[in-house]
Amino acid sequence: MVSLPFLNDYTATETTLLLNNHLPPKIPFVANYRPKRSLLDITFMSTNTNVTAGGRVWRIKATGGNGYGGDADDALEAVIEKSKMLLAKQKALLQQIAERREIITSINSTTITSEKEGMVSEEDERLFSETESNLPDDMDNLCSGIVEPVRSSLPDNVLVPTNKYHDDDDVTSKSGIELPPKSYLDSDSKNKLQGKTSEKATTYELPPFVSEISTTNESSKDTNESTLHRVADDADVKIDEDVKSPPLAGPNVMNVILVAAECAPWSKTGGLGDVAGALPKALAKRGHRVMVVAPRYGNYSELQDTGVRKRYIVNGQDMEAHYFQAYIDGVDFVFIENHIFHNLGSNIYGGNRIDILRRMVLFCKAAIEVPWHVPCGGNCYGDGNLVFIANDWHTALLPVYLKAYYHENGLMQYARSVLVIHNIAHQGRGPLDDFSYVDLPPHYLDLFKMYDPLGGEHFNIFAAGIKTAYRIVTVSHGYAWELKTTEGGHGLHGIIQENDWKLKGIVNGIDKKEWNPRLDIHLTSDGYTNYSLETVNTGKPQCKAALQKELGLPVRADVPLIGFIGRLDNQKGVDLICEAIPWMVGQDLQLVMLGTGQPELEQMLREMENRYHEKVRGWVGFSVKMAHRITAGADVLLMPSKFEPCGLNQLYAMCYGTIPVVHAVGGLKDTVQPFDPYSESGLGWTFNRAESGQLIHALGNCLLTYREYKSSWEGIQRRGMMQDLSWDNAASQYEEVLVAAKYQW
Ligand SMILES: Nc1ncnc2c1ncn2[C@@H]1O[C@H](COP(=O)(O)OP(=O)(O)O[C@H]2O[C@H](CO)[C@@H](O)[C@H](O)[C@H]2O)[C@@H](O)[C@H]1O
Repeated sequence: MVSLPFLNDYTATETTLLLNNHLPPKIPFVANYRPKRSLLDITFMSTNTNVTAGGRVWRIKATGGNGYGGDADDALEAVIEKSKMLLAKQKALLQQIAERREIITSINSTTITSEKEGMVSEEDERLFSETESNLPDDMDNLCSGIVEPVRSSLPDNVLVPTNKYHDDDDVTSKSGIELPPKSYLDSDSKNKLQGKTSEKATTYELPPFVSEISTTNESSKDTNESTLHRVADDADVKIDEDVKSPPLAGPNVMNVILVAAECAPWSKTGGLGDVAGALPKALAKRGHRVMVVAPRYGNYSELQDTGVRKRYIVNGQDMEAHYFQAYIDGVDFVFIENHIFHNLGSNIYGGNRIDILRRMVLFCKAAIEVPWHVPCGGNCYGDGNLVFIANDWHTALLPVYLKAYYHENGLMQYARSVLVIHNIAHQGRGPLDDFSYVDLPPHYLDLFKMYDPLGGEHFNIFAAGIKTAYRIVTVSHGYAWELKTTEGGHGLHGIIQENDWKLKGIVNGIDKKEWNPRLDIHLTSDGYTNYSLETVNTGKPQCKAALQKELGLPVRADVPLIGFIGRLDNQKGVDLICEAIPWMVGQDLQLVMLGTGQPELEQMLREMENRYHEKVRGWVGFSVKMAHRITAGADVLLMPSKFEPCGLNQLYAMCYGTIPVVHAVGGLKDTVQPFDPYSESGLGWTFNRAESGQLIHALGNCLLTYREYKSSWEGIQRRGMMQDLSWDNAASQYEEVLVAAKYQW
């Protein structure tokens, strides 16, 4: 029997990989194995053998007589099969790593240089690349099967803060826990960290939720490095072969982590999910290394278990965050699992106020440390050259935690936060007592304390996030202005005015892979068809007929079909549509409304359908397929929103040649230029006050044009479809904000 020291957590298949990769070809097969935490015994069927691996000679002895007999063949077969599967997996992972290596290479070459000039020393640079090459010794990681003797487990000058909440041994060893790059532990921070280990400090000076930072498993680090060298070689060859143009972001490339409570296509209740699924891809296209972090509400099939588990304290309760991951369209998607997220996919903001608050506290705490602990493609992001993008009140705690627990303790010194306001109407309000749930030092209460005539003195998470984030974005220019008004700011206008210097409006884009009539997967069956600008005159009528049929409405090409899609919330102006329905049903038209939300509004939809069944359909529910089909099949899309920060449905509609009729507010005003019959310009109809009379007036003009002025109608359709509404433009504007945040101290 031979003992290969310094191995952690190996399994039979990993051992096989080890043999395939690193031992001479004539190695006898592994027939038995006995994994141990720090020592692996391997028994071979052959006579004694000397094997050279990792520059060392290993003595392998035959043991024989272990009862292999006829079972040995089966065992052998199984091992060979497993090896094949792992090799295939390894190949795929190598490819992924090579891809990401390219991104990292480009980030290094562009950012390290500029950072060196002002902020980052050579030592930092070395450590940065060391941090990069930390890989987990997890089974799923391709590096796990390589044997190298261990080096000393920690660099001397790194202080390891302890934490009262330790992962259990197994988890710790599997997770490949990483230290923050030591370059960021300046002497001041070290003192703070030392302070943190004291009993007293654990109350608040010691970040109570910063997860355990334990020693990195150096053996895995070594093996990781050697693997990365191989991968890097491959990547370098590739780079040499076809010299790539520099990233669009030029010298500004950075690591970006977008954190959101929902992310399409996995989870979505509205526009936030769409943005979280699409903006990161556009940023990645510009050359940034981009990650999305979201809660794991269900068993999403694409995900791999990273094996990383960390523990956080939420209002005194010890909770585990278990990290899953996928790499899609150039973006790392990391999902955080805990039982409190389970099965909430269709009810993301469900439960009582405290339930939601606890979920978001855990989520923010666990998300902020992803760049330390979760290796994506083998490399953790690290916290240098890093900007978090938090979204809405649900993740507005992230900028606060970044400041309170990390920056103020000398950690994550170069990480920045940007907060995006998608909807100020939801703020994470509660009584002041809610402060106890967010686990912050007492003096932080002032950040959250708000007073307004309606709510009186209360606790407000959005307010704290807005004050603390380095930059704020909102999703249109119009809304950026409205937020500062008493009416539009929903009580936060004063704070937004004070922070106006860091606020920027950027109109959302749309995901042209998801929302494109030429490629739309929901238009490939049931009589629907894909179409483009060239085929809109035939394709769109076909979709309209299919929609009428699917809804059980009379199939007529000449009747205007009007659609509404949206959350059934006061924001969306559903009540205005209902008020206008008596007028509408007096016209020759058809109306379909798709939505879910407030029960009384859902009931209203059902009633409208019952009462005007020959013309009206009220589809209560959340159906992405129906949303796509209505967008394609309808002639007109109604959006009478009382306020609308950006609005995505009008953008989707215009791409599909569907004409928007909208209340000119927020992003709707920014994106729908009113039709001018004299100059034959504009993209739809708008009205200035959220009143049913105004809606009727605008819709009346729209229908007149539909019936009487076909060429004007087609002109509006064409102009809408020809716009570039992709995320590319928005992504370059986000980049400006990220850069501004990065250099802000
Ligand atoms: N019943 C249903 N079935 C299927 N799909 C449905 C649906 N109801 C809504 N959707 C979908 O959800 C999304 C809604 O996006 P919006 O931007 O219009 O609104 P929302 O108010 O949720 O978003 C907030 O954030 C976004 C993003 O920033 C801002 O555009 C917006 O103004 C702001 O209010 C669209 O993709 C729509 O198709």
